Parts: sequence; structure tokens; C-alpha cells
Amino acid sequence: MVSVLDSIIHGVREDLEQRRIAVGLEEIRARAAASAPALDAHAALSAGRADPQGVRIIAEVKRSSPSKGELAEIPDPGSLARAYQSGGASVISVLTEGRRFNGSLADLDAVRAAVEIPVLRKDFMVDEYQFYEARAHGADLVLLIVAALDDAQLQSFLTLTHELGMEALVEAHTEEEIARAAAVGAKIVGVNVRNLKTLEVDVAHYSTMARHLPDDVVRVAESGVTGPAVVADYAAEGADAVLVGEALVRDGEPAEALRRFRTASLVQEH
Ligand SMILES: O=P(O)(O)OC[C@@H](O)[C@@H](O)c1c[nH]c2ccccc12
Repeated sequence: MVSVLDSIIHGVREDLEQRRIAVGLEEIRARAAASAPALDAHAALSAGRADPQGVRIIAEVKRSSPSKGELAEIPDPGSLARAYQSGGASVISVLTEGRRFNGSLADLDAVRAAVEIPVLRKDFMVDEYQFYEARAHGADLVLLIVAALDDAQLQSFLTLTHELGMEALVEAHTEEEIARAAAVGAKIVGVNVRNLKTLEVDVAHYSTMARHLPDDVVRVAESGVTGPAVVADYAAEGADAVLVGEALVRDGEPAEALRRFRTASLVQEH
């Protein structure tokens, strides 16, 4: 059976071939080498558990999703990102996938130009071209989805990411995927409570998976935040950072919403 993830990746590869025709590998490598050095995303996220200001937030610029359709128009991604930054975000995540998420590299450029904090290129990374492209467009961090890659790809893409001075958020959904992330030496591991093969969300899944995370990685809880209580639960389960999309893009006052999420972990100790 073709999963949602498989069908997204099929489209990602088609779109990628078009971009590779327009800007060849050699050119994109040169652009990556010429861009300002990546910011330290690992430092921005590590030891979030002990942060007296509350759990770290990775705030996402996300217009649409395969599960919900259009979430928000976001005519000016740079100004949304600035609001996130002023609300205390540690990292901005930008969806650059076009077909299902209605994102683009232009969104990444706009966000990069608007903020001083690390930026995550959130896409389905399946070809080395995309890593040079991410760096050329100012990304500091990329997403590696374990379910979309075999071990050899995971290892070589993680190495390439580090060679380019970037960090990777290595996303797992199952215990086996966490073990695969750990085996390649991932330093930042996300547990996505949304299963990308079926799109089902189960926020309790984070606590089930958290005990399998290695001690020495930065722990990120991804998806499913509907309000401060969910952020507080993730933090209580030991998350250093929480990745939030929908709840922030749908909120009319994203900076305020972000502040509420950050401090939720301080007031709702378990
Ligand atoms: O909108 P939410 O439920 O807050 O989720 C954000 C983020 O975790 C989600 O967008 C996401 C997590 N991993 C992904 C991989 C690809 C695309 C999107 C995602």
C-alpha cells in the first residue's frame, strides 16, 4: 500500500528534478559555500529541560497540511517569524514542500532575512542536492525523517549536513526508528506524535517513546499541540523543545501564544 509519506516523497522528487535543471548541482554547491556560516542550532536547543524561562519552542511557518488542508494564509512569512522570535522562539521551522504544505524556498529566504535565530528547513530530504540547497538558502538545521530513509542514506545525509555546518533534527515515530537515529549518531532527535504514514496524531505517544531516547541527545516533541497543557505535558516528560505548527499559525497573536506555550511548563509541574 502506498502511504501518505510515499506519495508526498514522489512529488518532492518530481519538483526537485525541475529545480536541479534550473540550478545545477555545481552551482548550488557554490551558493552553499558562499552563504553566511550556519548558526548553532544545537546550542539553541540543548539543555532546554533546565531552562528557567520554560521549554524551548520550535515555531513553525506552515500554511497547509495534508491532514487539515489550509491552516492559514501567511502572506508575509517574515513577519510571522519575527513575531515568533519576539515571543521567545528558539528556532523557526519553515515548511518548504510545495504540493501538500504550500511552502517554498522563497518562504525560507523571507524568514532567514527576518530573524537572527536558527532556521530549520522542514522538507522531505531524499537527495543530497536538497542539503546544498538548504544551506544556500540560509538554513541552519534540516529535517531527516527516519521513516523516509534507509540506514546508509541516514548516515550519509547526516554526515553531509554536518560537513555543511548545519545540524539535523532526526525525526522518529517508533522505538525502532529511535534506535536507528541513535545508531547513526543523531544529536537532536524528534519524536513526531503524528504518524506520517497514516497522519494519525496521539499526543500520549511522546511519553511512550521518551524512555527509549538516549540520554545525550536533545529531545524534541513534535506535533499535536492544541494548547499550553500539551506543551506542559511534553516538558514534564523531559522534552528539551517542542515543535508547534498549527496552533501558532491559527492564533491571531502568535507572539503571545508562543509566550504562553513557553511558560506553560513552569506553572503546570506534574
Ligand atoms: O501542526 P502541528 O500539529 O503543531 O505539527 C507541527 C510539526 O510537528 C509538523 O508540521 C511536522 C512534524 N514532522 C513533519 C514532517 C513533515 C511535515 C510536517 C511535519
